Amino acid sequence: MTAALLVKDLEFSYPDGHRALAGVDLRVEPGERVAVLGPNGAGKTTLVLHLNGVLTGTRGQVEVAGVPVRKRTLKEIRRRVGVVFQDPDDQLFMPTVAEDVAFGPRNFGVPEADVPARVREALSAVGMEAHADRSPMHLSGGQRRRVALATVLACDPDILVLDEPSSNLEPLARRELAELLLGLGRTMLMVSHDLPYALQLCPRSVLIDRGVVVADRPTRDLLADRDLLAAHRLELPWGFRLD
Ligand SMILES: Nc1ncnc2c1ncn2[C@@H]1O[C@H](COP(=O)(O)OP(=O)(O)OP(=O)(O)O)[C@@H](O)[C@H]1O
Repeated sequence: MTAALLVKDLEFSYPDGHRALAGVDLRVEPGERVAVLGPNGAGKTTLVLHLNGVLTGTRGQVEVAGVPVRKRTLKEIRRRVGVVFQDPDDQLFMPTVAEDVAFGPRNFGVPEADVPARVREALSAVGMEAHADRSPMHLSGGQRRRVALATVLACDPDILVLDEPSSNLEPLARRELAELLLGLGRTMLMVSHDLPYALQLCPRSVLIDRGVVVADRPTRDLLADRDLLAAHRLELPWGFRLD
């Protein structure tokens, strides 16, 4: 079977020479939900930015459903892979919430007559339909995060990549987001520092540190390995028990 996502020996250095990825290998099957864990500065966001071609490796390869990420395939790749960035402000730039959510579907050629329904559905999925006509700049951090997710959901991607989706959300919104994501039934890759959230959402986790994958296991097994977590500066919340 063709992998939903295939990352082969991916290396990347930033222009200042800092090597953020030092040979990452990762294969994600269609329908899998995988958490990407790791300490600050491990390379998680840098990896995410390669999955839809925002960055391109200095070595190695990324394939989405068998299609290599290249300049000429970018439109196809971005239709298939929806990335919700860590900072919602990177994603929101139109005068109103509705226009921001409509931007992606229009860009991917969804017929104009179908765009309003797409916008409504995506905003209602994240509980933001009442804010459609507001300026994204006037929303709270958590609300902006939800709208950023709606901009991606509206494009109906096969693969959803989320960078810290639960940060800044109130507990109820976190739970609603988890239910929404589970209900989508999509292939999902989620970067998170929130280990219980990763456990709830992703049966499999990869642990990245210093630009390489150091563990790739069922999330429960990985979180049960306290030595491994400690060696990579990860810690379950105080009092949290794996049952
Ligand atoms: N634009 C940049 N220029 C130079 N170095 C960068 C740049 N962006 C990130 N880095 C460096 O690359 C490394 C990986 O950063 P990255 O943002 O991918 O880490 P991360 O695992 O997502 O961290 P966090 O959990 O803190 O978000 C870090 O050492 C970081 O300092």
